Amino acid sequence: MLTLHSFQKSYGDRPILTIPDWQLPPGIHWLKGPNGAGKTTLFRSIAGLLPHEGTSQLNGLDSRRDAVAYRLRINYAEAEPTFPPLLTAHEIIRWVADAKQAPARQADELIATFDIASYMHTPVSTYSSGMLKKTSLIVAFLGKPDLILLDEPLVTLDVTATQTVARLIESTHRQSVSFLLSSHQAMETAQLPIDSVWEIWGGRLSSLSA
Ligand SMILES: Nc1ncnc2c1ncn2[C@@H]1O[C@H](COP(=O)(O)OP(=O)(O)OP(=O)(O)O)[C@@H](O)[C@H]1O
Repeated sequence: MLTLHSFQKSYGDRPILTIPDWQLPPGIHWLKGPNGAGKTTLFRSIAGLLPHEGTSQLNGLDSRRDAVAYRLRINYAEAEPTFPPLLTAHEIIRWVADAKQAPARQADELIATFDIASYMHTPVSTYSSGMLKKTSLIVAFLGKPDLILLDEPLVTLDVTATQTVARLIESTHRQSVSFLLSSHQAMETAQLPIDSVWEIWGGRLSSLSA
């Protein structure tokens, strides 16, 4: 479903990642790698937010040739989300729901799932890191994506919210949505069924699955 071909990413003249060919099948996948390995760089490249060499295709849609359709099918939550400080979570969620052509009531259901109603009308500049994280996770589930990229989704979340994310990933996956997650924490914490494990090391991507 996600296919990278002749992928290369450098910052200036410093090469970060080289991936000759990669096919990521449908499922829930875990991307590992030490600090600075290139996980965020890969996520941002796949999400269409960073220029790179080579191609990225999602179910036949090319990130450059079919840029709008591709971006409607791929969602991304950053490890350390930032938003315009004066906007409220409610404004951000409504805006993204509209841009992502989200089904009616989807935003309201996610707001209830993450229990953010009590503060969603105050500016995000007043939020704790966990409140920001919940807002970014809600945004990442909006629309009708085929693939959701979650960079460190469990960081700063309390035990209840960690379980909420895990159950939401499972139920969303049952609706044929795939996930690529990075986490320095063991995924066992969230008791998530993982289909494959990948590692970035020395600028290369390799499978750690059997
Ligand atoms: N905008 C940038 N300009 C130059 N170098 C960058 C930039 N962003 C990241 N890098 C470098 O690219 C490498 C990969 O960074 P990246 O953030 O992708 O790693 P990561 O695997 O997500 O790390 P972590 O686990 O610490 O979040 C690092 O050496 C980093 O210094």
